[in-house]
Amino acid sequence: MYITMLGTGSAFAKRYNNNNALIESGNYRLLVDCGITLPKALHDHGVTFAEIDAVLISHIHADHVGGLEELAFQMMFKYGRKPRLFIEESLAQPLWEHTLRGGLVQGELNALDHFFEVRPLTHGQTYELAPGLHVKLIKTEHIPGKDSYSFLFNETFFYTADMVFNGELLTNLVQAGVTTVYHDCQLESPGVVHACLDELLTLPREIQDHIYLMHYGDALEDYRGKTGAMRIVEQGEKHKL
Ligand SMILES: Nc1ccn([C@@H]2O[C@@H]3COP(=O)(O)O[C@H]3[C@H]2O)c(=O)n1
Ligand SMILES: [Zn+2]
Ligand SMILES: [Zn+2]
Repeated sequence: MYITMLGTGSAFAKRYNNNNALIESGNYRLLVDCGITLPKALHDHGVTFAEIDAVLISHIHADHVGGLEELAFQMMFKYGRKPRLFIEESLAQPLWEHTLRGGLVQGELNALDHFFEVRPLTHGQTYELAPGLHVKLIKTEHIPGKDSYSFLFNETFFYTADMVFNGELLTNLVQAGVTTVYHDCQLESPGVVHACLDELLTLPREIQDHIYLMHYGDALEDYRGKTGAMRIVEQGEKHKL
């Protein structure tokens, strides 16, 4: 599988797009999150919504779901079909009621599955999204009372939803065979709702070796060379996993 971060920025970043990814496995294309900036970022990448097989959602913040209204409208009115939506079952109703309903509802089109081919997922279970592409959702802490799900792909690649620092989870995942971790990182301390760089730097080197930082702010250039053994994911670069 290959991953390209269409954006690597924090919610407030202006130099970087929202932290959303394009995963490719054979001919299958999966969007991981679909934030406010995603429609333009995908366009700039030379891919249309019609060429996306499915979108997978981590949690309900605009930098992760704010582009879903355009996705739904483009698919309905431009391409005449529903996009496939993988989402943890606990998030489906809140996504509709609290985020999408206001913009999408019209007459009898008044439910999430009128616009999306919804595939509810249960966290902790492994699903085959396409041949050779499996995912397990892991519930991780972000904001109290707000469900958020990180992704374990093919048992070897861990992609964090926005999450607070959890060194024990990272250590356990690496010990269980995870080779690559893409981790959201707030450059400035304290972290509060994200892992911050200072917290991630407390990890032993053998864990840091596996970590690539994403979801960073506009001050990134000031932090180059200060991320220990952790590398930085560059927006737009395609990596084989
Ligand atoms: N309790 C909160 C809630 C939100 N925030 C900021 O708002 C952003 C929403 O998108 P995010 O990527 O989760 O990052 C959040 C914080 O920057 C925050 O700093 N504290
Ligand atoms: Zn975010
Ligand atoms: Zn968030």
